[in-house]
Amino acid sequence: MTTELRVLRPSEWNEWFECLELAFGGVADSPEQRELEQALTEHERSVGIWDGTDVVATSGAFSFRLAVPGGALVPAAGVTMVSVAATHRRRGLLTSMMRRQLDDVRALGEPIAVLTASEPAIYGRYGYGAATRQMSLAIDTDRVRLTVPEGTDEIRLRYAKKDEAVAACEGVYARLVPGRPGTPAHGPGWERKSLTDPASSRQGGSALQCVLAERDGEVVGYTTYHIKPDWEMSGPKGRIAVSDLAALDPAAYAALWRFLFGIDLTSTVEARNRPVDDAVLHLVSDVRRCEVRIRDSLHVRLVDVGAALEARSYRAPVDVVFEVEDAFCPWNAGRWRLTADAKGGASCKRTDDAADLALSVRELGSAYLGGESLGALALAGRVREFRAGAVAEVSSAFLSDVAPWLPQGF
Ligand SMILES: CC(=O)SCCNC(=O)CCNC(=O)[C@H](O)C(C)(C)COP(=O)(O)OP(=O)(O)OC[C@H]1O[C@@H](n2cnc3c(N)ncnc32)[C@H](O)[C@@H]1OP(=O)(O)O
Repeated sequence: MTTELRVLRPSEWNEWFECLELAFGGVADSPEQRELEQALTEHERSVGIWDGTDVVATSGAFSFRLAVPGGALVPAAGVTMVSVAATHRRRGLLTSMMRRQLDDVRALGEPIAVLTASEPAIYGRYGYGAATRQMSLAIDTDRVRLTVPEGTDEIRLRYAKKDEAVAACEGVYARLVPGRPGTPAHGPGWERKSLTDPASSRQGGSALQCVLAERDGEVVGYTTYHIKPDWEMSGPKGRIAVSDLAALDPAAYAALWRFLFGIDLTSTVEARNRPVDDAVLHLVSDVRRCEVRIRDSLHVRLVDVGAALEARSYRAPVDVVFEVEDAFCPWNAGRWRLTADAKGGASCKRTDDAADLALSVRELGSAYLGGESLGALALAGRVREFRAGAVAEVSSAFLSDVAPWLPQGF
């Protein structure tokens, strides 16, 4: 098989995107979604593999700035649109695209690459580690009650139409980004993504509805959701599928959940992607009736170990030498000394000193955003300790007070 891997030309986008759609089952996106995907595609960062005139593989990257512990926004390649045609699978095409892409990311100087995996078993071999989790909830609102904080009654709620909602939600989102590791700042066009609402993906539900929370005329929160009406002999059993909910303070936050709990003719509020430390868990009367489930979400790859570890801050002083294994990006392999003070300054440089810990770049990726504990990875045998106490020191320094979270897939 002779194939050619090269950068996508803008005129080839349709056939390139069709290869991707086919690999995901062949159900076409709506014209509205397609138009947005095309507008967001960074052609110079997108590659394809051609077999003769046929596109048989795709891969792309977005130029993100991702929040990390401490609040800095770090340049990150948002790896996306990865596919290999079923006719060409398991011949190394994905590996050749990952090789090209990580070399390109390095040349661009982005310290990290991130992705969400269709299946979590795929990307570890390329050095990605699962770094954030997402929680899904299905809350029985006939049985579960909310206890809301003082000030909740002062929040005014109102419906917003799409154009107003885009700007209002974006204003809240932008203010929340630095405080939640794992959240990408929105570049131009991204504010539209969460409010794109093709009829084909509603699965019997309503159009997307948006409710804003206001205090003294200022927008301090929002929620977007679909309603799926349902009727049984015993009465209404509608479900609310929450797409997004965010607020700048506890009262606005509680007011939005209370609103969702109270919508007539519904008895379940479902949310598929919430942070694992979502405050709603502390508002509900009965967490067992919330059907909490957790899965992996954002996977992180340190492309430049030194620059990446210097770009975030640490919760406690640390001085440790890592022996890093990295077979796919060997420029990272070897010993690194990370020193950080609790005020945020960090340095990560090459060293010949003896290692305190050994781990692969994958474990560093998992721990990078402060959600996965290096201590837990050590208990799994994935971090080895050569100096007593080194795991405990580094594990607590890496952790984040706020669980890292990716609010929206890409
Ligand atoms: C960031 C994103 O966009 S995630 C979306 C990924 N895309 C999809 O899931 C769409 C459907 N699937 C596909 O398009 C393809 O099967 C892909 C992209 C997952 C894999 O492409 P391929 O060209 O077959 O992978 P390739 O041949 O390079 O495989 C490399 C290695 O990964 C392994 N691998 C590939 N796919 C999977 C998988 N789904 N689960 C576990 N291992 C896998 C292969 O077995 C191989 O292992 P080895 O190195 O030990 O031999």
